[in-house]
Amino acid sequence: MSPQQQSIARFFGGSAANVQSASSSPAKKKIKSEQSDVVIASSSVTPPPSEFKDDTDPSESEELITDKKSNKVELQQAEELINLSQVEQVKHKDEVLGAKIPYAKLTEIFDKIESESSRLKIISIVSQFFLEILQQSSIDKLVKIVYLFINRLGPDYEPDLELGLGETLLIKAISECYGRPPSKIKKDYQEVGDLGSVAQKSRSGQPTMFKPQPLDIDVVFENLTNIAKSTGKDSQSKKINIINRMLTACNIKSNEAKFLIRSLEGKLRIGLAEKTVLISLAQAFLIYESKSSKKVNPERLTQVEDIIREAFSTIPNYEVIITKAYEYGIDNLLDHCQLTPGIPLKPMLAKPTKSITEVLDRFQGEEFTCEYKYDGERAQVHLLADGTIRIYSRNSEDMSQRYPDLISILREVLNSKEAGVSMVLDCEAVAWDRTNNKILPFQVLSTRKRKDVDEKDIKVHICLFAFDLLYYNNQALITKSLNERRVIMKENLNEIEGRFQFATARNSSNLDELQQFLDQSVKDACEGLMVKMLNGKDSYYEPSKRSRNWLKLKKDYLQGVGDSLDLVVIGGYIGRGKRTGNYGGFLLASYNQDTGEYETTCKIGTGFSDEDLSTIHARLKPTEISQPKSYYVYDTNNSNAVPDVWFEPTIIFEVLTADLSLSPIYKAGHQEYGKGISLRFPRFLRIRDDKGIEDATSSTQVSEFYERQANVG
Ligand SMILES: Nc1ncnc2c1ncn2[C@@H]1O[C@H](COP(=O)(O)OP(=O)(O)OP(=O)(O)O)[C@@H](O)[C@H]1O
Ligand SMILES: [Mg+2]
Ligand SMILES: [Mg+2]
Repeated sequence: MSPQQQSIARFFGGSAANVQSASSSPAKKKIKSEQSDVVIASSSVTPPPSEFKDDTDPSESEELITDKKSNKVELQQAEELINLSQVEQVKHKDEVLGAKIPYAKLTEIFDKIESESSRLKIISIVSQFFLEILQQSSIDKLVKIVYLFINRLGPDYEPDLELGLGETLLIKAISECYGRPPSKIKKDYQEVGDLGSVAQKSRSGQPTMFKPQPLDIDVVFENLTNIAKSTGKDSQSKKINIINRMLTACNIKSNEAKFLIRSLEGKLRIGLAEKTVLISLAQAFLIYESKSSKKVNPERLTQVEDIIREAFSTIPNYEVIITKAYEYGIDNLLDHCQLTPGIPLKPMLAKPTKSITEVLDRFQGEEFTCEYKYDGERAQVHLLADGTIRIYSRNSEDMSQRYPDLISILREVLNSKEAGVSMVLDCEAVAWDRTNNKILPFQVLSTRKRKDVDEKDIKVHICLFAFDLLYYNNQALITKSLNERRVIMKENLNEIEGRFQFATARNSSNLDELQQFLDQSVKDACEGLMVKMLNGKDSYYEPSKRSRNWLKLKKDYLQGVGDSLDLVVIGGYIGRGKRTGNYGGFLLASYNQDTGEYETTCKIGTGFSDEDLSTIHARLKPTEISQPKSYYVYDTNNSNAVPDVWFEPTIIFEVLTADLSLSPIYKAGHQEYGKGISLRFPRFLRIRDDKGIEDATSSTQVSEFYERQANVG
């Protein structure tokens, strides 16, 4: 065994023999059972269950228990590891690839983060951990670890890779595995408020017949993936079976059971958001490349963060980003993360504005253009060189199955194109009245089926309004001016009335003309205007960015704060009178992108039709939970801000507000202002199914609305 291997073995708490066997025997094998494919770590010799043996095996505790003393030792070992690996990185790269990383190591990091409140310290803990994995060249493991940190199993655009199992199933699994009745588990859950901790406690009271092989990162990742992908009629028991095996393998002295259950629920709740993971990744790469952890140049760090963020918004796939950064170095990363048809990029977003004068102030002296702001669903269209067409949502979900009619329209548009042309188009799909040749409101579009759509059954037709071309014929266009992109789009594509049209646009900086164009857009069933920088660098397409170079001017909201807000429904109030049998009101929250918490911002009971209320009731009822999530931030002392029932965070309401005010009982932005920011006279507009929960209006955006209002008023 090389010194490198020994050092890694020591650092990860494994014995030298473990690493040796990991590299000389297959890392894992699939154990077939009748019901499932459960992956567990293998060893060539399985110890016979000759006697009762509980998990307090001293050698194991030595391996995995952390206390202050061993933390210190660990740090020293980490330093040694860093020194060693710098010297031997290349030489021993292949030898260490097979080394296992115990899952307990990861959950130990989760624990540290959970008890840490400083963001800087959290970043330092996470980046240090990433660095250690990088040092071993375990790139595939780093990818898995990053996904485990953000509670995903692959990129957003790949379907069926989401976890989020319900309470009932998990209670059943914990109960079966640890032999405790479900009623006891439920009771504990009500007391503790966290199923993970309940599982952990149940695990601790459970001696096992023999010591199972410890869980490692690969095994956990593969099992979680199998769970996420399992569908069909046996899937329930399959999932429980896999969970059982993993729970049984959890080490009694670590917190594996706790975090495993939380991962299965789809939320780690350790106060770590994806943004922090990206920053930590940048920091890890920077230190890795500079080969010194002593001094990090802050300017260089910002630069590296920007590079990683930009790469990720163009190719939102951690496997690609991490592999390329490792292979080619950070400074060459962007050259290897070019926009690719077939991989949806994160769409550019706009900032809200409250008036035409505000727009004119912003774009003073610059050339800008106004486009109709269509009220439908964002559609990013990809044409691949082999002729495949894919349509992605604002949220990078593949909507191709949902819009077979759009695919047909696009085939018509692309009919005359020579084979091999590839492109990426940014568009809005809008409901269209074919009899009267006009746009229909969003409400009509939202009545379309979302699943199993058969083209011949479609009643609500679509017209696709294209407003940007991001890629054409093997070339990314995002670093060309909007003006140029538009010219290329119009030169190469032809409109088909009522099916495929270019967004109506006008280039003018005259206040009266703009007012007139705004009014006209509303008459033509649009929401208002999008105002965009037209020339120069500021008009480049900025993936994922909510940019000042795109402003939205929404006619209806000019009286309010300039835009609607999209808030997560976390609680409900029992309906009375006419609303008996439904919920009569809801508690809403914004998303804090730094901490991953949901912060309450208002109670809402206005704007709902009876039909809305019953639809919402049907959707929310099954998501009721007996306890608020630990990542809900609300005022526990004020009964006005505590709902009758709590929900899993699953639905977003788009709401309107007269204005925003500081409130003693709500929590949005509370860290910044001491008090939270609350919506006054909130009014329900619609459910937003095209936004994921983490795409809700962020607490920072709520603060921005509040600040702008304070500045104007
Ligand atoms: N001409 C256009 N240019 C760009 N976007 C347009 C245009 N017409 C309609 N849109 C739509 O407007 C959206 C931006 O405004 P809107 O308030 O509807 O967005 P949202 O999804 O509620 O919030 P967010 O600003 O977070 O995207 C775009 O994502 C796009 O779907
Ligand atoms: Mg919209
Ligand atoms: Mg909006």
